Amino acid sequence: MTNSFDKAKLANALSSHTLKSATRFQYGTAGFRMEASLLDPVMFAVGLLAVLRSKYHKGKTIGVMVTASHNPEKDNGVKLVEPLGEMLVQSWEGYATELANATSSADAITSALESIIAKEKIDLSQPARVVVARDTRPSGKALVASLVDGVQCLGGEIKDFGLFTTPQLHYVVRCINTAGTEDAYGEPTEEAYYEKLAAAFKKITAGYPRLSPLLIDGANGIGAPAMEKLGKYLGDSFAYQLVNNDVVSSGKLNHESGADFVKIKQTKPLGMDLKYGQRACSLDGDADRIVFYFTEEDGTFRLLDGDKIATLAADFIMDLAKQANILVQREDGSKTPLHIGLVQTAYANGSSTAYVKDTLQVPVVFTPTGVKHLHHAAEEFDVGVYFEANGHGTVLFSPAAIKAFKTSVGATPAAEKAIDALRALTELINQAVGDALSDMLLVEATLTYQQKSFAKWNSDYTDLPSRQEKVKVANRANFVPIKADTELSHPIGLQEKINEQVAKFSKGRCFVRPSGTEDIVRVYAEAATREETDRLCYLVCGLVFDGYGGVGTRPTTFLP
Ligand SMILES: CC(=O)N[C@H]1[C@@H](OP(=O)(O)O)O[C@H](CO)[C@@H](O)[C@@H]1O
Ligand SMILES: [Mg+2]
Repeated sequence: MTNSFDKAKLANALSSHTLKSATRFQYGTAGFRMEASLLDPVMFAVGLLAVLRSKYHKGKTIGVMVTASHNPEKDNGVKLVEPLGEMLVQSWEGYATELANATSSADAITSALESIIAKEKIDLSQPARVVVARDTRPSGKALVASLVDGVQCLGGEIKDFGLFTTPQLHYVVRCINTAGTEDAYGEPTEEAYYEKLAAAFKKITAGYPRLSPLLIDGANGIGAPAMEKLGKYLGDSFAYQLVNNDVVSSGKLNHESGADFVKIKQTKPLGMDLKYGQRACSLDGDADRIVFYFTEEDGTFRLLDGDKIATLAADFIMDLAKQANILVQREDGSKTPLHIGLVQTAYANGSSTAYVKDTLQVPVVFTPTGVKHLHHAAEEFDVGVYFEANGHGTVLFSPAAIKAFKTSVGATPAAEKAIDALRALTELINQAVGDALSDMLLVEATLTYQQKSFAKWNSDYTDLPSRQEKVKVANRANFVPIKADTELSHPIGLQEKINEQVAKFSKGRCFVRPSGTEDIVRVYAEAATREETDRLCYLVCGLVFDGYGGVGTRPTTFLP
């Protein structure tokens, strides 16, 4: 066991990355995220932490993704990925914050490192392996270089995969760490990723007529070139037309395009000519989110968001499991039907929750916002379907469920076909993390298998009108969410005022929570009609702004 490191080497390496401003860093919902020009010391600190995390896992490979997802192009960010492709454990988020803020001096960083090494009893004689990738942001390359300095000064090995989607980085991390085991996830290469998805998609859709071409909005980000490559592997099995694929021209990334824009504005992206009868989807800047949409004949925009993707997937998998009569081996020796569950957040549309519970008769679990929370809750089921309303999510299969699919023998040709489809779904769906390309193929495979149109899919249930707004406040830390983000415990008194407003509206629901990724609080509202929804939302925005620290000019939309 070694617990000492070369302090002179650390001090020397830090001297090129010293924090010079008064910025305070915080590892939040999606890692560190801010204006790219501030990130250099953070990247160096993350390099150090990745080495410690790898040594802690006895040399398992840790992933680092450099991206700011749907944020504007000038921003960037970084997040750490655990050996099986999950997000960094919460107990280490504090260490990330401490290290990043200790980059102001050699003494501070040395003592921060020593304290983590002691607390976590890290044996520095263990090897350390780190892999890194980045999205298309122009700032990414230099930030990776700062990370490399951090990794190397503590003697870690680093492999740079260059340009990747976030889910591709999670995929290779899981592949590397499961290689040679019975859970081997695949070859850790970009090509193998495309091959795996394309082969599974072809298996499920073989013999069915192809759907009409899908319009894909690449948000002018990494999803666009990745889609072009995936398209080559899919060949004739999938027809699509890519728009917003200009990753070179600066300033266009996510600009009035991408999944976040489409979800929040409930309109088609810039750069897409969406005609009646066409089907479309939008990826976000790092291709881990997707939403689908179409227009009615009268031009009405219809969004098929994460809630709709979750219900489509859960319904499909339940149907297949029923046809295949899948029974799962339990620890007590019994065999029982597949246990499917759905995980949502407070942002899920109320109609979707009612549909899942009442029509699909599937249990729903609610967690706070942020996929790491949903992911853990989904692991409790044989098949855990989790999606945030914004289109970020996936489906998890338990080892027992995968085993049941592998060993089941169909009693009829129809049952055999359903089993084959279930097996292929476990290959098609990214088990590590929500993945826009994998989710896109999941939706398209389901719709092809069921020969279902977007309109038919949309008619499963009717969304309640909803509105999401942001309020700029002096200190968002004053807002403390409880009950899976549906209520606030602080500031004292605000929740009662929100409740008073909600009670005035038919089917009213409204909650306020601080964002983990932006310096604002979010207000979400639902009610029976569009007018009532907007009124409820803007009344609560006004309440927050006027009584609880609103800053800047009061937006004219806020009520009363
Ligand atoms: C309402 C909303 O969409 N919130 C998003 C957003 O988090 P906030 O904490 O709300 O800023 O970014 C997260 C990371 O991408 C994502 O997981 C989450 O769903
Ligand atoms: Mg994203």
